Amino acid sequence: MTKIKICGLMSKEEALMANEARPDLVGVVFAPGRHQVTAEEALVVRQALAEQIPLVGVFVAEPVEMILGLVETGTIQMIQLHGQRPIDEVRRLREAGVPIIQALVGDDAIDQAKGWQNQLRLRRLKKGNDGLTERLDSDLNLAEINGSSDEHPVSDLALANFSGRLDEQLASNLDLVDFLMVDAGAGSGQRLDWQRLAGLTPTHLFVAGGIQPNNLSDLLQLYQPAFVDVSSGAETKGYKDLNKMVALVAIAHQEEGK
Ligand SMILES: O=C(O)c1ccccc1NCC(=O)[C@H](O)[C@H](O)COP(=O)(O)O
Repeated sequence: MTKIKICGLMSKEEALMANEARPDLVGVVFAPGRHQVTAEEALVVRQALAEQIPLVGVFVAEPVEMILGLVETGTIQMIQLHGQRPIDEVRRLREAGVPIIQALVGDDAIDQAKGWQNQLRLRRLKKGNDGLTERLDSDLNLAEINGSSDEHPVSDLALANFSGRLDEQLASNLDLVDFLMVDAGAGSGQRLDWQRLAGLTPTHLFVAGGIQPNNLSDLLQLYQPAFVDVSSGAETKGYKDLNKMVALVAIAHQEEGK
């Protein structure tokens, strides 16, 4: 079963739809754009939402203090970061004690995610697990690396090759987060090239961008991530649509025809 996050909720009415459709997570966006909500509007969503559905706050460049405030008031139960932040900020967010998703956005997103997963594997081969990466590293299958095994020493050259196009600061930030998201855009309905997901370890991974009720089955036939994330594909004329939400949840949870 793939879990599903429905993102970009903006009102009590949309929260009540989510209560009927039962996604695993719901998101509210604090970054500028057509889904942007204020802290007050997000609290209305939280108060209307079923207690067992965590609310994810989506941020681009908003101040850490604002994010921590939203955690402290119980408005959000998870943090989703778009864009790169200084590592000190990510460390401060970790101290809030809620799970963090880092989104990798654009054509490079899948390459960056693969680069980081390979870096983790190779670091493990070279040094053994360090505490920071253990949570995610434990899910990576070393046998997936061509020709690598614990018995073979790994060179720096191999590390560089396998890491692909991965920014050093971003790699350090990724060591601190709980989940990765690969996304084509930002609530814009653009799609990644799903064929390229093959080879990416699906645990702790969200796939987002352009997912709709009429293409989610195609994605899941190709690749089964731990989570999918949908915003505009759950909407009609810019507002969340209960029928689309229900259909998406059923497909993700493989409940079609039940
Ligand atoms: O949704 C937004 O308006 C948004 C703005 C700024 C940063 C991120 C944003 N959304 C992030 C999400 O998690 C969306 O659900 C994701 O991009 C998928 O959107 P869609 O392609 O519309 O399904």
